[in-house]
Amino acid sequence: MKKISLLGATGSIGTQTLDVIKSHPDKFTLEAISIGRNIDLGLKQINEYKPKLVSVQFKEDYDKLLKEIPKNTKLFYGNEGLEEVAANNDADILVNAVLGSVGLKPTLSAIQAGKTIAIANKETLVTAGHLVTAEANKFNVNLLPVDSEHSAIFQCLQGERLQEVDKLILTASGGSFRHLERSQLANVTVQDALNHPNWSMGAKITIDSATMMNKGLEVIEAYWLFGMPYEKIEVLLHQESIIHSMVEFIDGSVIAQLGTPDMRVPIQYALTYPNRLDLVGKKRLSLWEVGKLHFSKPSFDRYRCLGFAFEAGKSGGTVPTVLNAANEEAVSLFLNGTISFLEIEEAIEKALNWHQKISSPTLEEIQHIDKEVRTFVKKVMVK
Ligand SMILES: NC(=O)C1=CN([C@@H]2O[C@H](COP(=O)(O)OP(=O)(O)OC[C@H]3O[C@@H](n4cnc5c(N)ncnc54)[C@H](OP(=O)(O)O)[C@@H]3O)[C@@H](O)[C@H]2O)C=CC1
Ligand SMILES: CC(=O)[C@@H](O)[C@H](O)COP(=O)(O)O
Ligand SMILES: [Mn+2]
Repeated sequence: MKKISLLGATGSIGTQTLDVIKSHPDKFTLEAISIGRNIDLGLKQINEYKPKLVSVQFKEDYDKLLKEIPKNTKLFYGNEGLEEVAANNDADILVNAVLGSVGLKPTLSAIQAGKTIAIANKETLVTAGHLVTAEANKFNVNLLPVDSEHSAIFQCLQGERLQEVDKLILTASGGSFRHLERSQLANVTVQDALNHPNWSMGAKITIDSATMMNKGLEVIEAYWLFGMPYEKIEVLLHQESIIHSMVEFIDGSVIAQLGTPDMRVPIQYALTYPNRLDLVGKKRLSLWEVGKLHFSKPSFDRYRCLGFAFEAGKSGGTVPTVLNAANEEAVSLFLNGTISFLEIEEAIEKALNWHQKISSPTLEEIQHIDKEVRTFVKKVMVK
């Protein structure tokens, strides 16, 4: 029986992780969960899965839930609560499906507690990949990818040697505005931006897909997960999201991982690795039904955020921290109607130009810069 703790249980990845756990009650048990502000769904999850430990984001929800949850459930809140869920319980594996760089500290604590990490929370790797990978090496802990592209690459690499890899090819759908020219992006709405062509996901990552910052973050995520130089990481537009990513080897052979777009596949693979299990209710891939697959090269002029991310990754140090924090803040301002779609990249560009890089930042420096950049973005973007 594998014991699981889950950060971000009420989100898109969180709820799909619970589906996987529920479909294999003989294989998985849920030790601990964190909930953000969706207390109604969180309470249902507590009653159904009966985790021993729960954390909520806010004190007022903690006070409310104290009266409603089973007596033997330990309840916490805030950032300390995230750490309790990540590290201070009997789980063997942490699924980190929380949103944003708030996932960094709990990830480090879970690694120090010797937990295997199934990582969906890409912002954590982008903001401080050097700290996370160094700690994982030190504590001999596995970092298992959940992000579909990285799970695909991880699957393609099984039994292979990293020195024989020529390049990693990350596929990208192009997001909700892929049919539009750059000149048509000025007045697009939040509602249109949230309409991803292939995947149903949380709001932030759906906007990131539309700006292609998602792929940019994934390039940096791939750099840290697979130790591949940026020159050997490519992005390929592939509108069907059937090929989840590919690896090209030095002999020219290319291995790809395919499947219908369903995040339960990479989630379950991380939970069962190195084995596989049936996936209950899985829609099988039928290539004759799909008929054609399309590919093209992304333009860095059309998708400026992708260029920012490659540059930030290559620059290293605190630059990816700035990229991530500015993006998190700008997307949040776009989602609440404060700035326009194109102002997301404007905010990121301003923050990158303003920042003075630190080469090997500590955790405290990263946390400080993350906060400072968010304040900067609000100051320069909110009129
Ligand atoms: N969705 C997807 O298919 C994929 C997602 N990912 C990555 O997985 C991560 C999660 O994405 P997704 O599930 O889409 O996001 P969602 O917005 O759907 O879910 C985020 C989860 O984190 C919680 N949360 C958000 N902010 C905080 C906070 N400050 N403190 C505590 N809890 C918080 C939310 O709580 P609540 O809702 O209760 O407020 C929710 O449980 C992201 O890093 C994303 O990039 C990667 C690949 C695919
Ligand atoms: C499901 C998943 O892993 C997302 O990151 C997805 O890849 C988003 O799609 P695009 O960023 O390719 O639009
Ligand atoms: Mn992805």
